[in-house]
Amino acid sequence: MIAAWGVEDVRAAEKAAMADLPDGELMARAAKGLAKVLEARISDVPEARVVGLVGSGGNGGDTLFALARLARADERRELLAGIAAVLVSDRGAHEAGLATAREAGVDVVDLSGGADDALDAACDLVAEADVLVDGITGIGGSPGWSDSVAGRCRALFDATDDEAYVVAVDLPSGADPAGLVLDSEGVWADETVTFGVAKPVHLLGTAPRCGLLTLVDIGLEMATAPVAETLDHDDVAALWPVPGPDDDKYSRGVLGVVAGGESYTGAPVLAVTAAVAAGAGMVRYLGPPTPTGLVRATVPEAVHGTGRVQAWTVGPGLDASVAEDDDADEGDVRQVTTAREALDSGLPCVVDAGALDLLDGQRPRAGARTLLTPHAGELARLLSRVEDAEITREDVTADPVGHARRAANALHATVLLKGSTTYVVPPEVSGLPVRVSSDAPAWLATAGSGDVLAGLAGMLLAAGLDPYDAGGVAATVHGLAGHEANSGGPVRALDVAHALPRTITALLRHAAS
Ligand SMILES: NC(=O)C1=CN([C@@H]2O[C@H](COP(=O)(O)OP(=O)(O)OC[C@H]3O[C@@H](n4cnc5c(N)ncnc54)[C@H](OP(=O)(O)O)[C@@H]3O)[C@@H](O)[C@H]2O)[C@@H](O)CC1
Ligand SMILES: Nc1ncnc2c1ncn2[C@@H]1O[C@H](COP(=O)(O)OP(=O)(O)O)[C@@H](O)[C@H]1O
Ligand SMILES: [K+]
Repeated sequence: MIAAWGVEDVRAAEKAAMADLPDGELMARAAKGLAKVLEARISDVPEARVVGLVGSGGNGGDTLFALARLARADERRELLAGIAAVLVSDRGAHEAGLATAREAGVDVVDLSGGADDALDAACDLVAEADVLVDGITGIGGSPGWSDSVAGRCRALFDATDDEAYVVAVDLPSGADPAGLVLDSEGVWADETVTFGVAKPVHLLGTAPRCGLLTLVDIGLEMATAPVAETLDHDDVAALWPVPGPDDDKYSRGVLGVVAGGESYTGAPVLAVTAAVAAGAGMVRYLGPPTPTGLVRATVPEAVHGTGRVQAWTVGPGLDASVAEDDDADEGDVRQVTTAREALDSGLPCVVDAGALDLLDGQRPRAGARTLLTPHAGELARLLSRVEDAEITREDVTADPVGHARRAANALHATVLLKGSTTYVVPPEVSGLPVRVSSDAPAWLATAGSGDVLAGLAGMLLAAGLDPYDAGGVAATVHGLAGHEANSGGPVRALDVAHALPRTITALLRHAAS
């Protein structure tokens, strides 16, 4: 599990650690770890040139101390052709760090005061750099560039060679440390070296701009719960419902699927296939004649008609608007009634696609076992209705966690918000961290892949996982199955469903070895 703590909690932990340590020890640990990573990255580059961009705070301090270490180590090894620091802020740089860097022989270009020739010299240095160390802002930074340095920073990054390896110190400068503002100007790093613990910027929607995440231990002890986490393969394997010798198909969990209609006939096939492939004890499909015929033909393991279930997947391919259409097919109208009955059954539910349009109030608080699986457009529509406001898809994509949280709080449900990054957001009252998966291949952005996810998540609910675990596990396994179905190329949704047994087997084998 990679867990991330909020900036205030990190600052409190740093303060507590510093109280027991000599002055400057924590930063020295950070700089030592950073210098080690930099040394490793330049070890294969003959005559490497390293340039640090240095802001006025602690992040610049880390960078200056690390450059000083690198310069001193190079006196023995002579791997470097040059090592320089560019001070970007009018407020100068960390005093002790700057003195140490100068002493160690780091060249310093000071941009404070705004002289053009200094900026030109800095741009020349940056253009030649093999490794660029971004130490402008860390957790003290606000999203984007502040006005006083924006021009310089733009010029410096414009001058950067595309081949240069960009190492962000703690986080890519300009990125929102809280990971909530997604489109701010600033650095996109090849690697981010962070200290103590990960921060939300490393796991939430800002994660892609961090590149490879490397964690340096500086001895922080966290006294609070994380705000975000990403499940690793072992976590998923540990949560996966593995049958025991006393199990039978009913004890493993029966999933009811209310999906599709006369117009949308593929969604039920995909959701039912995924649930069966993921190892449901049994899947019961309810629907009108055409999709029923298709499910019968393609998934012979499924059963049909009403009967006892442990959980529901409701909504893939469901057209809720037929309820208001006098000319609608009778079977389709009945399907909406069936969906409503499933939603009102008091059983755990995955509520997807068309069934989201049927939600008109809070889910039962007792047990609160509902997992909503909207994409950004569906969440915008749902929230607009729930809050009686106009919320657009763009609003949701600009602040995905905030909007998912609002829906989770309002409806007493866990929200799995789909996209290139998938967020599983429980109601605030749970105190649980947001779960994030961002490893899925973009090839998964294809019609029907959400139906597969809905079947998979439903199977996990039926097996007894709560919506939070079912959502987190389903999102990770869905992404892995996307890779498994065709690594590096197009995938069709049905192949993702068919890849589930191999994917799950590999996860369980890996955890057992
Ligand atoms: N505390 C510790 O023990 C340890 C701390 N550690 C390290 O310290 C870092 C935190 O240091 P911090 O608090 O000094 O803040 P930091 O991130 O350097 O930036 C603040 C300065 O940046 C500026 N600035 C702000 N926004 C900006 C923007 N949008 N665009 C441009 N500039 C902007 C603003 O300066 P100004 O503009 O006012 O001159 C402000 O003063 C942390 O991430 C880690 O790397 C590690 O060594 C471990 C031990
Ligand atoms: N760029 C992307 N990278 C990775 N996964 C993505 C991306 N875009 C969408 N997805 C995933 O693809 C699935 C699409 O679901 P959805 O939009 O509901 O499709 P449908 O309703 O057609 O089945 C979701 O699981 C989502 O997380
Ligand atoms: K940085």
